[in-house]
Parts: sequence; C-alpha cells; structure tokens
Amino acid sequence: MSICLRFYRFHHPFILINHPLNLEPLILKTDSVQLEFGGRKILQDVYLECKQGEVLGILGRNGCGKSSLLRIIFGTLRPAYKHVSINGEYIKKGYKNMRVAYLPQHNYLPKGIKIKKLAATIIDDRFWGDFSTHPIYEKYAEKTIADLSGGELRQLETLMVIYSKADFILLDEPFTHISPIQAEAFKEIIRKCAKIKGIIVTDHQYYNILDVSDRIILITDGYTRPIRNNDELVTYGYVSHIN
Ligand SMILES: Nc1ncnc2c1ncn2[C@@H]1O[C@H](COP(=O)(O)OP(=O)(O)OP(=O)(O)O)[C@@H](O)[C@H]1O
Repeated sequence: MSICLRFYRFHHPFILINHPLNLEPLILKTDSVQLEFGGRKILQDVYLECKQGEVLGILGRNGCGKSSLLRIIFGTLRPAYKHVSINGEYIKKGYKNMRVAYLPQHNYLPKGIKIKKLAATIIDDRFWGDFSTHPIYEKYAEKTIADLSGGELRQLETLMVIYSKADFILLDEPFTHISPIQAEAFKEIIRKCAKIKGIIVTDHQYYNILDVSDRIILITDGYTRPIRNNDELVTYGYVSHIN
C-alpha cells in the first residue's frame, strides 16, 4: 500500500500534517549521472537532493541538460550511469508506482478520453477539492483535450501533474506559454502542494523559479552547483545582472 494511502487513512482534520503519518519526509537523491549524446558529454557530475516539503529550482542555459536530468529521474531517459534513490531505495523507473510524476515540455495527455476520466486516475485525493474546482477543470471536465486551446491544455496538464498522486513532482517549464496571472496562481499551487510533496521545477522564467523555490541549483558544464545567493547566478554567467 502506498504511503499516500496510509497517510489518507490516518489523516485527522485538526492536525496540521506536513508529511505522511508524521514520518520523516521522503528524500529523493540523484547522483553520479553520466550522460552523453554522440560522444558529447551533457551531464557528468550531478548531485541533487529534494525532500518532501520543499521546492527545488533548477536553472541553466539552453541545452545544459535540465530536461534530460528530469527525464533521467523520471526513468524515461537512460544514461550510461545514474543513481536515483528515495530514502535510500534505488529507483530505476521513477514513474513506476506513481513515485514520481513529470510534466514534460510537450503535451502528454492522451486524445479521445474524457478529461473527467483522466482526472479520476491521476489526481491525489487530498487535492481533489482544489483540482475539481479549478476553472479549467470545471469548464472542460466533460470534454476531451481536442476542445482546449494550447494555453488551456498546458494549464490542465500542469495542474494534473502538480495535483497527481506522486510523492515527487518534476515540472519542466510550467510557466512558459501561460499568462502572468496564471503563473502567479501556479506558484501558489506549487507552494501548497510542496507542503506534502517534493517538487523540482525548471523554467527560463528564472524570476518565477527564484520566487517559488526554497533552494536553487544551477547546471553548468555538466555540473550541478548549489546557488546560495542570487549574485552567484551572475558569477556563473547565467544572467548578466540581478535586479
Ligand atoms: N535524444 C537526443 N539525441 C541527441 N542529443 C540530444 C538528445 N536529447 C537531448 N540532446 C542534447 O542534449 C543537450 C541537453 O538537452 P536538454 O533538452 O536536456 O537541455 P535543456 O537544458 O533542457 O535545454 P532547454 O533549456 O533549451 O530546453 C542538448 O544539447 C540537446 O541537443
């Protein structure tokens, strides 16, 4: 039985519980990733840790390997070597048993199936109230994805991953293609979900990443570097200045 279900059964409405059964938060760790394409080294010294209760932001220039790293954790990209674990247990495929959910850059929801039916299998019971009252879901629950605009579909797909049953949520560019007001709303949702999940998020809208994240790591030259203050983003050449 999954930890999520055990949490749900023992949940008491008057106790503020941040983690399942008040256990120690789960910790997702990734290290020793070796990834290359056609002899070109992409990732060579990665260390990343994310625990339930926090948002970890990943920044880096185009092509530095952010999406690849998320796909490696999710289990759909196999590098030469990786070590991914949750509380010490080696995880070969993060997507198995809904340990990890992933929002890719491209659309992922299947065509021809009612959104209501998809939601019933994906959404975490603890967030059903939030999800089912979101305007996008209320408007399109009885429809299929063919009825949504590009931006609406992106919103729905993002919400479905954030509110999914997984312990860890990986978000690749959740702020791209959506309006600023929606980005603000998503940051609120991400913070709320991060009270009981671990969330890793990357986007080129770095100000949104800085805003929503508890910690930041930067990928440069295949390495992950913890960013302790925003000036380091200038030092490492990610931005020319910070306002
Ligand atoms: N299947 C593939 N075959 C060959 N090269 C690939 C493949 N997938 C990714 N790459 C290369 O690996 C590098 C890292 O790609 P990745 O998509 O992880 O970068 P990214 O940091 O997410 O980039 P962006 O910010 O532009 O989305 C890029 O140079 C890309 O061209």
